[in-house]
Amino acid sequence: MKAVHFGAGNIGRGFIGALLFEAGYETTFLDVNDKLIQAINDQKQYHVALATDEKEETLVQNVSGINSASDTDAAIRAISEADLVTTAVGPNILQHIAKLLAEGLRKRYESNQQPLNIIACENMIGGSSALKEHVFTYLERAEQTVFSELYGFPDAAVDRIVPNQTHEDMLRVTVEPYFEWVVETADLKGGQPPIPGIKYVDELRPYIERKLFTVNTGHAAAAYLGYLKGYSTINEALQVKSIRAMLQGALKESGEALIRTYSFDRDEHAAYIERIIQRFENPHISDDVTRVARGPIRKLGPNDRLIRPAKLYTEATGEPAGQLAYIISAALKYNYPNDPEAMELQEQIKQHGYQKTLETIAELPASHPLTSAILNYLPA
Ligand SMILES: NC(=O)c1ccc[n+]([C@@H]2O[C@H](COP(=O)([O-])OP(=O)(O)OC[C@H]3O[C@@H](n4cnc5c(N)ncnc54)[C@H](O)[C@@H]3O)[C@@H](O)[C@H]2O)c1
Ligand SMILES: O=P(O)(O)OC[C@@H](O)[C@@H](O)[C@H](O)[C@H](O)CO
Repeated sequence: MKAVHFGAGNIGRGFIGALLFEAGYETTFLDVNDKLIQAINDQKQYHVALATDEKEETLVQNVSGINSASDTDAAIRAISEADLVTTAVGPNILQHIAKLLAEGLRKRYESNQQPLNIIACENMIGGSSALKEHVFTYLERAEQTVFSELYGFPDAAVDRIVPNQTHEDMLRVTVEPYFEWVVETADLKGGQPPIPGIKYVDELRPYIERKLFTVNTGHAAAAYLGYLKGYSTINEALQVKSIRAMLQGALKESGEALIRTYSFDRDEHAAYIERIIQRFENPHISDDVTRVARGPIRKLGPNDRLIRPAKLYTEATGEPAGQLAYIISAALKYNYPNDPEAMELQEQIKQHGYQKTLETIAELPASHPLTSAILNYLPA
């Protein structure tokens, strides 16, 4: 079985690549980082180590790489021959891989009419559906009709903390032992890809929202509050009592929103939150606050980890989500100079002020009770 995976970064190598290998796939990584692709083709294997006392290792084999920016023909051919396509490139990059993917599907259709699934493994709601929309903009109407029948874009949720890597061997990845990969069955074509690590579900929404609004909401809280106070890692930030209390308060609010929306069991959700905080505190992982805080404009989007749970809470309880509002105010102050989105955010705030910026990027109108709760924490 052949898999093509876009994005040979942290989650690509450390999670998806490892699970594909264990399931028996031969994986071709497509990436625009030439050094990474060269290293994959030189070594033809890499190690994934667990962040535990025992540091258990898996040797991931049967891998190769293609520079999808410079060798598009080879990338298109690989897609045309694949049994499965996955991505972990970042939500904002999906639009940039769409043309190549469309050309790969077109070439594939010329030579065989076998079904194929394309699974976007990104931290976003409806990632594969969004990728499908981008891909379809490059197809003729007749192609869209045929490809809709043949090619599935099942939405997915992925959870495993993979920090930035600092090993001498650029392919080696250290990952937390926990992982969850959930795929919605509705748009699968030609049966379920035989990957033991995947949990197939009829409806993804509760899973992705529970993950995004607990793991990623909590992570964002630690990152933005930690950055403001000058801490470098998530672990350091969590040792500060006030940050920890804010994070717990924020997860109480997002938890209330989730429990009311999806009827989750209260005790089970409280235990889920505790397990996640323990994952953040894994002593074998050093996770930079700037990795977790990256892309603040995306993270302040209307359906992302801060605004959506805060809105859900406010609507469900009639009270503004005060703790989440404080974390949103911290995210609006994020000014890490090496993060282009942070710089863009600060520029927007400088030009238009906090309220207008919130209206533009978070789609929060001035009249929403959450808006005044957030603005209360910011300079006028
Ligand atoms: N790291 C984690 O803990 C984690 C966990 C769950 C989900 N995710 C999600 O996985 C995705 C990737 O995150 P990551 O941490 O692995 O990031 P990363 O930066 O380590 O990896 C992204 C990779 O995509 C490549 N890339 C960029 N543009 C490309 C293009 N046009 N074509 C092909 N490849 C391209 C980059 O060169 C890089 O190697 C994100 O959506 C993230 O939210 C990450
Ligand atoms: O990848 P992002 O930028 O959406 O979010 C940063 C982290 O919160 C994220 O990568 C987590 O480590 C991951 O989602 C854990 O499953």
